[in-house]
Amino acid sequence: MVSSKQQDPQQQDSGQAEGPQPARTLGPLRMIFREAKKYPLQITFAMIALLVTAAVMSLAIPYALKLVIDRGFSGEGDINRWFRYLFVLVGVLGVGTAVRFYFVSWIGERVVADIRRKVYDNLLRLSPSFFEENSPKEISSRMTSDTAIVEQVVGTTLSIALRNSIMAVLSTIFLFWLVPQLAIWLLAGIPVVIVPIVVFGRRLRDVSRSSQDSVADVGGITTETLSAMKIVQGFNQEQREGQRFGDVVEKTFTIAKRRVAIRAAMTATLITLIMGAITLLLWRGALMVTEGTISGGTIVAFILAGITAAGAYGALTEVYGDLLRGAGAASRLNELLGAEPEIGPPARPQALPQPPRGGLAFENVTFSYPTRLGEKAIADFNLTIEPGETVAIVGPSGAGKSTIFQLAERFYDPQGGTIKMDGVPLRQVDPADIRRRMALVPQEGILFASSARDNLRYGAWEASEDAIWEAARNANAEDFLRDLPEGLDTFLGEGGARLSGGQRQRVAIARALLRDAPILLLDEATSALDAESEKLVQDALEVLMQNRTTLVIAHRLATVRAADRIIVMEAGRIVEVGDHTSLSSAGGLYARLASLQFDEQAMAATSA
Ligand SMILES: Nc1ncnc2c1ncn2[C@@H]1O[C@H](COP(=O)(O)OP(=O)(O)OP(=O)(O)O)[C@@H](O)[C@H]1O
Repeated sequence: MVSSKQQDPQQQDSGQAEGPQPARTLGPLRMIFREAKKYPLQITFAMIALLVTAAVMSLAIPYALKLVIDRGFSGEGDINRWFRYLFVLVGVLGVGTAVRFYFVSWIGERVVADIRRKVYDNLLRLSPSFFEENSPKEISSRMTSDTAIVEQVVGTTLSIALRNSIMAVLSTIFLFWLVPQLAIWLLAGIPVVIVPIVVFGRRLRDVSRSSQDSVADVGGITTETLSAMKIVQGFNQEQREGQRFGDVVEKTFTIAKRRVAIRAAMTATLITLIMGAITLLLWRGALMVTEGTISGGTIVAFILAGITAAGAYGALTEVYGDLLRGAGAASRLNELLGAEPEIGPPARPQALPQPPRGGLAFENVTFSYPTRLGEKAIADFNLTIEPGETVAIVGPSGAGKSTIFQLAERFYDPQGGTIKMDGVPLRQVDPADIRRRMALVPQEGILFASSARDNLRYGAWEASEDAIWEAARNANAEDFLRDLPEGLDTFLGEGGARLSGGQRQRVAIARALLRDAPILLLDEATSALDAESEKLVQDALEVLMQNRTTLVIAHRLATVRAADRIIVMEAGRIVEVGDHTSLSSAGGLYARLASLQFDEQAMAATSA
């Protein structure tokens, strides 16, 4: 029979204007076979069900009808008997279709689940530079919409393709077996029907696409105007906005009219051609029946099988485009699967000395971000941080402070110079080993949408309950954590939204305490906290910095005062080194920055 895709004009009409570009070949679909191969049992069931239902549709039912008419009507035997057979076939078709649907969809969903997991696992390995070139939004769209297209290919399109290929072959053989003279006519007629379907179909798709675009414009204008209603009314622009909206609505109508006209012409052509062809066949068949060349049952079976064959060929022309679209989606997923991290462990990684001392050294480091190779983010950077030392980095925005952190964690390798941890060049060490010896406290204590407990032990999953509370106590987080409705099991909301800014920072500090790493990378928050909260955070930080090498991007007077050394950066270089007192009196960049930034803090502190 005609595939469901063709029967449903809406689907053909509105569908698939968006999504990835179709591929040029079906090659990328190999990925799907690679994944599906792992489930031979389900494939076997699906294939058996596919074969059985195709054979019932294209051979058994038309043949049974022939028998009903030829034998049943001629009085040979009992007509009920033939109908009983027909009912059995209908039953087999029903069950077979359900089994086929279940297993084919099962394979589709399973393959997509596997691909999603594989892609995600690979994403987790990739270096930050990958996410600069490929936006997270784009990647998550690949994870959802591209995988949905692949699912559609496995769960529907491939099944339609296979089913219709089998039906086309079986019906064609059957037709030739029934009445060869008529079969030749029929086969010759199929292209006459298919060509207009393809031609009209293409035009319809183009018009549908612009129709969807103009509907999107209607939505766009509505949101824009409604959200700026006060401006529209305040500037007396109601009439103009009404006019602008009216223009877009009318454009939508004009395009819709074109679409409807094409669809009407297509329907007229197809009905005339298909019904005409059937009538023609019936006519010739009827003549043959009256001549006694064939039986009445044969002509009925022939028409039925003919419709099945034509539908199958029609469906096959349709699915090719869908398969190419699926191949486009698969190739985009393949890119994500095949992406290799730029930074990885060397062939023979060197072990870091045990026990860790916490020394960190930058020797003549020069670095440009991969997306901006022409610009040096760090230049001739020399800094040796002794174990246990606290070094504060200060500098104007864009000076390269965060970049130093990124290099220390080996998210990037510098183009020139060497960075060493306890005397071992980072390039020779597995990045995982480097990061195991570091704890990062980011500017905005970044938390996950999970429980307080999981946020605290992120990076130290085996921490005991006592250890978690001790860290919380030392980070001045104990009181508010104890007050949470379900204690440590309380869900903190998206990004920890159910805590205040200062509380989030203290959770992040407790998390770093639990991580208990010898080197601490601390990016002080710039956002102002109230004086009390500020003091709690500052005290927590002091505990955290004890007995650790600390590199801190400093924004607070208390921090720079407490630091053993302050380095002042500008345009990727160190321009001054010293302590707060010496640098303040030197009258350089630090003195300027300090008077701007720290005076305000001092004023805030005294007025609080
Ligand atoms: N991922 C990146 N890709 C390309 N360039 C970057 C990237 N991150 C930072 N840069 C550039 O490198 C330079 C140093 O940036 P960095 O973030 O280290 O400065 P910063 O001193 O930490 O600034 P801020 O105080 O504003 O955070 C800037 O010119 C910045 O535009």
